[in-house]
Amino acid sequence: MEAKRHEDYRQEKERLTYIKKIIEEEIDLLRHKTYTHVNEDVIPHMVYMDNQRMKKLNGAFLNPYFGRIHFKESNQSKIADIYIGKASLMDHESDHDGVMLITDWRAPISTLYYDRNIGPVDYHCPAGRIDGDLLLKRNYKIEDGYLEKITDIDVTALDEMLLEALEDKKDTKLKDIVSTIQSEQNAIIRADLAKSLIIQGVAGSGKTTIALHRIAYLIYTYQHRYKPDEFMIIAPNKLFLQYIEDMLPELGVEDVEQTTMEILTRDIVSESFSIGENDDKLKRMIENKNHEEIKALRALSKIKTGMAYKEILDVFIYEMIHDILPRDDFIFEGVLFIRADKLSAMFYEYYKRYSVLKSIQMIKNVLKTQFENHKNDIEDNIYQSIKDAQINLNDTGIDMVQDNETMKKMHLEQQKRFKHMKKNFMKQMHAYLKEPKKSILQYYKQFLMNTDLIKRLVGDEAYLMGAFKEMSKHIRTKKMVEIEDLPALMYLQYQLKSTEKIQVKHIVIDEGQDFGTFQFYVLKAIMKEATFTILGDIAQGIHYHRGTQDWKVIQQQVFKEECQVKYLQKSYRTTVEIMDAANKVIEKVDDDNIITAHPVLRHGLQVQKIKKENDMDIVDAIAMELNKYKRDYHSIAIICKNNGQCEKMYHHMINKGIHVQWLKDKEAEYSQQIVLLPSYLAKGLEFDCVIIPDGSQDHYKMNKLDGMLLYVCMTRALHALNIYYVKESSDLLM
Ligand SMILES: Nc1ncnc2c1ncn2[C@@H]1O[C@H](COP(=O)(O)OP(=O)(O)OP(=O)(O)O)[C@@H](O)[C@H]1O
Repeated sequence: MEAKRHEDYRQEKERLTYIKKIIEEEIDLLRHKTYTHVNEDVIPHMVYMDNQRMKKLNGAFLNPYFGRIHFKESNQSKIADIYIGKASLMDHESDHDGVMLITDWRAPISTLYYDRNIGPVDYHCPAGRIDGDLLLKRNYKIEDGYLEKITDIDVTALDEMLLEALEDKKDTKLKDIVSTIQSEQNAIIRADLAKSLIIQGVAGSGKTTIALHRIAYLIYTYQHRYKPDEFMIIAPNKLFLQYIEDMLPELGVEDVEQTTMEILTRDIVSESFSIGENDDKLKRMIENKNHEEIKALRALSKIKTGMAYKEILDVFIYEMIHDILPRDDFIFEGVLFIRADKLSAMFYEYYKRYSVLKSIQMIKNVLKTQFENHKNDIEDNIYQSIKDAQINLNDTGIDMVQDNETMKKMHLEQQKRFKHMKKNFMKQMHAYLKEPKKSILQYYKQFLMNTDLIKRLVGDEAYLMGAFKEMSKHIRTKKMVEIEDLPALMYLQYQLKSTEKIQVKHIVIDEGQDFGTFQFYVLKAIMKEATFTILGDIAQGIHYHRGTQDWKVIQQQVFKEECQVKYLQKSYRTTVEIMDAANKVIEKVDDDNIITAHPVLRHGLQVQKIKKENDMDIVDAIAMELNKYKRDYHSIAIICKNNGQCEKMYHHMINKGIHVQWLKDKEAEYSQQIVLLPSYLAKGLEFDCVIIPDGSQDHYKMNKLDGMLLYVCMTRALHALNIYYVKESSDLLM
């Protein structure tokens, strides 16, 4: 309700004034802080921390808290009065020193605000389970430092607040949702770090938002154990990173590694190579009418991202080790250091968890230690061999050692060999046990050219054999791989060389349905210590040729069941009208793993399906519409199925004098109110209003890929969706 009408308005207003005063004082203190009397080395860090705090306080001054709870712990008489905000605040006024004025939304007790109703409750904190009664749950709307609304929450009020938040979106970028996190989202954000999680969430269920809030929560909760840079977010592309970039600092998170699969592979395999365009295959599949070629592309991608590929790479690595391992024993100056069979056992048994390079280095270290221990034996043998040689030289058979001249010669020879003993040992050892010296790209090329292995993988499919050959040519001539090759490159790096520099504790992967089994496997192998939160939606799996179509496969083959799959079925983005229309489309895609969305009860305009005589009429109609929509909406997207359609549309728009930004690839930065983009680039993004200019039967056919693409386009809209078609609309829209 309007704040002024609430019975506690006066106290609440006074409280807000007091809090703002405390914040102002802290800002003032920081502004005038001097760094005398502190060690010079720590000054940069202190300045950095103080600047961070200052940023937080400036934000908090305008909107210091959003919630309040009263909690009475069992067996305690005192009622805890807790205000919850984005940043915590302590009272340093003399008589309240140390009292918490605002509690961070990530603190254990704050879960009561998100997750529990008035009455008996419990929550968990480091000290264990705490029982008690929740006596009050209140929400505030504070804007620019003024108290506008106070709402005492029961279940209905919660829905109202959520609806208000959803209707009130005013930005093209994703925003934090700390004041309206829903119970099922809260459970994921606060899930135990020690276990990996897969979240199957429908379009608009808040996966990306949750991913970022989870990172913020983990950093806060484990701040004494892990540094922020031990957490990592893997996003699908740079456009997406740009889309989320404002939210992490807003949530008080800095220094978290935000990366894409391409960047990460380059970090791990630090060699120079180029990677084909991320969407290249998908584009060809969308645009190409040649079914045979599409079949081949799909099959190739499937192979390279599946576990069979890993297994065949294992054979390649095994054969390589077999070639590296010497057949002979290692003997130096007559001393046996290691027998060939023992060496191979060491390699395959003791050191099997290490890379080939690391194993060789460890075995060499063992040999070096042995060298030190056997020095006397080696010297004796050297002496004896010189002596024997001298005797052999003298065919009289008489011991010539007593001869002075001979003695001198022998002594010199002995000194020389003693002096170079270590050097010679090392030389012989390195020649005996050779390290993998080629680049990872060269090994990969070698693998691709191994027709025996590739044949084992693809059988008698000549077109696939040809495709593998073609790939090895690309690597040879252009040093170029495809996005589907990245797991293999990482795996070779991991198995042959080393990946030790990556020390991550938790990885959050968004749009996880675009990752194949092998990709997850290799990430898990490399980031041994890390657990995962994987968020995705099978219904949006437009890259299913290389992605995941069933989470159970990932659960079983990668995580060996040590990972739970959780489901989010409520969609917060779109109106009921839009979601119902989108659900009808996705229901036509024949896939048992697809889960349809339940829209949160927010109604809006009906979806417009508009027939026109020809493309030019469509452009005219859109031009008219845009004039109106520009006033009503902050972000408008015209989403065509492919780039070819976008190009046509773009030229028509320009001719009509309409200013529109055409997003062609994932490196693009989008900054304008009206954007034009192809369907596959729209995934993950959202817009107030979406216009689909090519909803005709000619463009979207009744097949899985087209169904998913259309579903993705439709579910990008928050408030309005218009679909145009010529002659007949797509059967998917019937
Ligand atoms: N609890 C919430 N309170 C307010 N807004 C929310 C809440 N949860 C989600 N939203 C809003 O719903 C929209 C969709 O969220 P988000 O983009 O994170 O969903 P998603 O599951 O990643 O979607 P998609 O898979 O379709 O890309 C965003 O505008 C987000 O702010």
